[in-house]
Amino acid sequence: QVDENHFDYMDLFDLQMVSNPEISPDGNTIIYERHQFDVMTDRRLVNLWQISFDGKDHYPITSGTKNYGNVSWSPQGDKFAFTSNQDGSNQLYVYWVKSKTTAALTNFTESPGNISWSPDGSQLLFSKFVSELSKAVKPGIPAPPTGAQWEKEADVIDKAVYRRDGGGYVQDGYSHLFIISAEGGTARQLTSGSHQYGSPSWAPDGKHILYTVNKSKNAELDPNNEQIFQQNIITGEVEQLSKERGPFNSPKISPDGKYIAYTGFKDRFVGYQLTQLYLMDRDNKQVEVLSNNFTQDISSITWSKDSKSIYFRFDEEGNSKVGNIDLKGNSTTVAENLGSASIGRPYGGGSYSVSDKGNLAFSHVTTSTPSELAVLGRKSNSQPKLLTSLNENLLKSKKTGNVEEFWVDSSVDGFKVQGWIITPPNFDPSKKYPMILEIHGGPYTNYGSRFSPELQFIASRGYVVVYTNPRGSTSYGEDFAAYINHNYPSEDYNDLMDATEYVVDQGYVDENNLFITGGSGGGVLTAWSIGKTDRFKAAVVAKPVINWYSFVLTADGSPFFSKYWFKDKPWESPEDYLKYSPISLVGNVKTPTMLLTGQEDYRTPMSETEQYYSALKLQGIDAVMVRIAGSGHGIAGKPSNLFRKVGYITNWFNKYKD
Ligand SMILES: CSCC[C@H](NC=O)C(=O)N[C@@H](CC(C)C)C(=O)N[C@@H](Cc1ccccc1)C(=O)O
Repeated sequence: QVDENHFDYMDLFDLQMVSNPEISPDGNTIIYERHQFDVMTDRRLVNLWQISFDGKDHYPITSGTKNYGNVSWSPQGDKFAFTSNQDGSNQLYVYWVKSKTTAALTNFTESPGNISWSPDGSQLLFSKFVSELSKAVKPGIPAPPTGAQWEKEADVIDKAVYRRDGGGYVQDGYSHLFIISAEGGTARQLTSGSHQYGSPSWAPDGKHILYTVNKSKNAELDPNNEQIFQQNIITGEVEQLSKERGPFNSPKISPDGKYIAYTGFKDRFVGYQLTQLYLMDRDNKQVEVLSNNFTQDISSITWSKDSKSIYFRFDEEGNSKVGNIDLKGNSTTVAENLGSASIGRPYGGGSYSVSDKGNLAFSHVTTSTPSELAVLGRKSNSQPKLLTSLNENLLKSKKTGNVEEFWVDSSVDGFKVQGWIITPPNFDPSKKYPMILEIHGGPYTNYGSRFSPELQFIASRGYVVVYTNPRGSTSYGEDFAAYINHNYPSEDYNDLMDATEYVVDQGYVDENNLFITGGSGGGVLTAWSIGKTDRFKAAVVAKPVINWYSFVLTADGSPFFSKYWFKDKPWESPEDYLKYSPISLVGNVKTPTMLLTGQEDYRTPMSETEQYYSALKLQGIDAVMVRIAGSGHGIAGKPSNLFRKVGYITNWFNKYKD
């Protein structure tokens, strides 16, 4: 069915993608992660490669079927730390540049992460899970006779968040901070108590560290209240630096030691607020919002070596970028088209790293190329240069669908809605094609000008694929995203229909063969749409929320969703929960509908899918439920499950296509 020259499933195993480049302090060398997928084990493999800034010297640091990541250069650039499972479980390693040798620093039972070098390069600060004895009640039943085969002990749960999507059932314990010498030895635990510590970083004096922790009495029921703390690692003295209600994150001290930059917002307890950049004067503890004139969310902050500006990551109109802001709040865009090593849908992502002199390395995508390594010199007129072309041969031999951007005026108000159309390989505009509207989740995130194997596989099957950023999406400023706070779904539905109308008007879409799908928040909007219109011939509702009342009581983020996405608890305002639930519209549905969800999805649990499936069946609607084995919320995590997702969706639509 798919032309052999078109990009298809098995080509995924030939793709190689760049991620998390880390540039050395002198700017001469970049270590980057190279991601690919192993056809035999159905999983992602990650190795480390080294390349010079001029692209001339390029060689592997590691190879094989183990995973490597979290690269962090020492400030002197003579060594770098990384984590790997090369010897079994995930441990912390150091690679010495001069001798080209590696040593494992740790032999823990739990994985270390969040690595940060001391300013003199002698110690590493990191986080690690520390288990705690369960306080849950035990029943005290008799011991089984020797040799008897009794059932195993019951699981007893006493936490509000007792399972996490992708992580399984939560163990008793907390993430704590440790230091260890770069030459190995015993690690020293710096933090204690029943709190989750994160975002560790060093002060230039080497005596203080910064971190975030939510020290609310019952942090589980009070999510989003991370505050910035400073700790003297010699005396143990701790000081809380941020004072207002958080969340505040990623504190970084300027190299001259005068300021602390961090991200966050003063919480208004709604689904979306703009994440801003804060600047604290370390002497008088005065705080200002540095990004007051900046309209997008700020993340991944890095001080420039001269302490005069801060680099950051942001998304703008579906494009992930690097910005730079000076201490007066003047910002510029430094690099564009950052992208991740995802094989799923075109969500944002990507990372950058900046050297002491201001040379930049970043992971770069376009709508037609997976993530490659790009660099940018420090001079203001420098142009980005691609250092890798890992997929050139593959993409020369396999045709992908062309991706075109469009904008449409909202039929509701003054908003403009951005979207993209993928036309199948060998597209002929004089013909008529079936069309699939593919809707993103989040809902506070964005699709964009990014290569998406998942959507390309669908286009290779002869469909025009349309994806958009309806209101609620990020990267268009706070008003656009916050429109759906306590109001989701609502006019985002109209935005989706406006985009559909726009594409139909282009003339190459068969109006009798329109299909609709989306996952998670996109599943919400798909189920919502078929409750409002019969214009789609068939639908696939993937991993949806169908009933907000049951969702907020079964999802892994129960305290968060019930507090931030609704004004009251479900039993306080059941009518509010029902009003925004697709189940409230199921009585209108006539569209044949497939449901498709991971068996171990703890974000949008299978019970949501089951409710909708039964409601459709009870009405005699053609419905089918696909339960993906070995999958949580991220179905595209394993290549075979991504293929299944695309295969089930397109086969369902093929069944109803004229
Ligand atoms: C602070 S938690 C916010 C919810 C989270 N947002 C991330 O984008 C999320 O999981 N959203 C779900 C819907 C919600 C449970 C009703 C969602 O739509 N997920 C999307 C986006 C996503 C992409 C990658 C990883 C996580 C989420 C999806 O699965 O496509």
